[in-house]
Amino acid sequence: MKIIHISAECYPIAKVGGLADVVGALPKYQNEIGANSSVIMPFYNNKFTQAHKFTSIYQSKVKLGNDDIDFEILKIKGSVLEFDVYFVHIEELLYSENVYTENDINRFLAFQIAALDWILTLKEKPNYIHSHDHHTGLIPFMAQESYKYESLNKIPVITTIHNAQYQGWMPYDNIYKIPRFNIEKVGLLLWDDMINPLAAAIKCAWRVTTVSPSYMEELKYNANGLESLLSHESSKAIGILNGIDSEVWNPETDKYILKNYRKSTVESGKKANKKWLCNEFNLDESKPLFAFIGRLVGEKGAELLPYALDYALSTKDISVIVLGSGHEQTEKELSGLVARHSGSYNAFIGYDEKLSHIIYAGADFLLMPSRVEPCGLNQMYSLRYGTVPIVRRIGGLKDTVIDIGDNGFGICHNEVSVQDIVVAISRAKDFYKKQKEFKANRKHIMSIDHSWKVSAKAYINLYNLIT
Ligand SMILES: Nc1ncnc2c1ncn2[C@@H]1O[C@H](COP(=O)(O)OP(=O)(O)O[C@H]2O[C@H](CO)[C@@H](O)[C@H](O)[C@H]2O)[C@@H](O)[C@H]1O
Repeated sequence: MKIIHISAECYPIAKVGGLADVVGALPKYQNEIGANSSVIMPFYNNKFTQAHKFTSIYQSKVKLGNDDIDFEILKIKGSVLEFDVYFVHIEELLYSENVYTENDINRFLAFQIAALDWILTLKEKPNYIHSHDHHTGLIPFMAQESYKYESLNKIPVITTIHNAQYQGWMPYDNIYKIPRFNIEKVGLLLWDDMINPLAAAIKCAWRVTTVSPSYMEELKYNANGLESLLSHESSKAIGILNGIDSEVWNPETDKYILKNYRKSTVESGKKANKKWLCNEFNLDESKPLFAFIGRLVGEKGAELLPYALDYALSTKDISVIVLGSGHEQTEKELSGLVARHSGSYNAFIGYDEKLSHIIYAGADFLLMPSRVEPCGLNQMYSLRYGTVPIVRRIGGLKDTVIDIGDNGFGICHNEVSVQDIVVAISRAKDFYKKQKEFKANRKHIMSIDHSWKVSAKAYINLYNLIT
């Protein structure tokens, strides 16, 4: 079974968020169970591409409206990853330091057209094409409707929604850039008078998946304008919970953390990582350490953190570390708290993969007060590292964390509010005081299996059922 994933991000090549983690792991685990799964993504100018060598395997021109733009398909020299990655190299559009820029309409249009142009030339065509999020949302439409891709229109295209908040809206006048199709089908591209790639993907893909079962249900009521579409297409839609790459996220072998540990050595392992964090960020290691890692945006409930943390820190019995970047105002407010709570609070505003691993390893609790959470990977990483997740009951968080009050192992709250976050922190402090129970829980959560094994199989079963 040959599968090609098409995505804007893929770990460890280019990562902005959880999309990269999934596209960097799912193909690997699909291959472990006998598939031939690969990824095609843009060639960015970043640390990974600078550190590796590439060979050009195909050259042509991509037609974007009236322009013919040179592109190449590159492959990494040598076997660096456990699955094949093909890169679309378009120097003038895609080769930027950032994954996302101001010019994303043209960038991702050209990327998608070049990817399909190349797939068209393959002797051995894929059995399935799997597109991810709105950046590749026009793939299902083009593969099915554009005249030049007619020979691909029997290949099932599956699309996965990692986040329906962002839909890739484009003004209608971009329509001429999409390879020619029967204009009577134009409605498939539109939603509220705009070209809407995510809506087009939901309409045209053979199957639609979301990254957790609860999120699939929630989208019918809250999908940034696409609620009725998702309800209408629900017969071809299914939620499959993400897994985690248990090789990358393994406290026993993790190269980023200060001291490796397993279940039997969790206490000393976490202590060493906490000590380093507390020294580095001027925090008190004798207090329970709460952490937040993520994009500082409304979906993550991030704008409430400065207020909730300010309040929670006033009792002077916790330490807190925040790692994230996003909305400027929230960044400022989170940085501003450092002076008020010096010695018990710190924030690293920015993106730092290594630091994120050390925080999962060193923290006692991880906060996720998300407003929307399609799956959430952080809570699964924190479980693996023996860190208790504190989550709002929503989306994938609801599917993966059970409250200690319900014979579970985490702390859950219902609302995205300062009050709920503060109460949850207070419950966590009480739990931390019961050290015997708390330590037993640490060991328990480390053994919860969220590896990709089950989910990779679920995707293969889904492909097999497409007729
Ligand atoms: N400043 C920072 N420094 C270092 N690392 C950072 C960081 N900010 C975030 N990260 C890392 O980025 C990833 C975030 O993944 P999530 O799944 O929580 O969120 P995201 O909203 O990006 O993904 C979307 O897609 C994924 C995948 O389907 C869904 O799980 C999720 O619900 C959906 O919103 C984690 O690996 C986290 O450690």
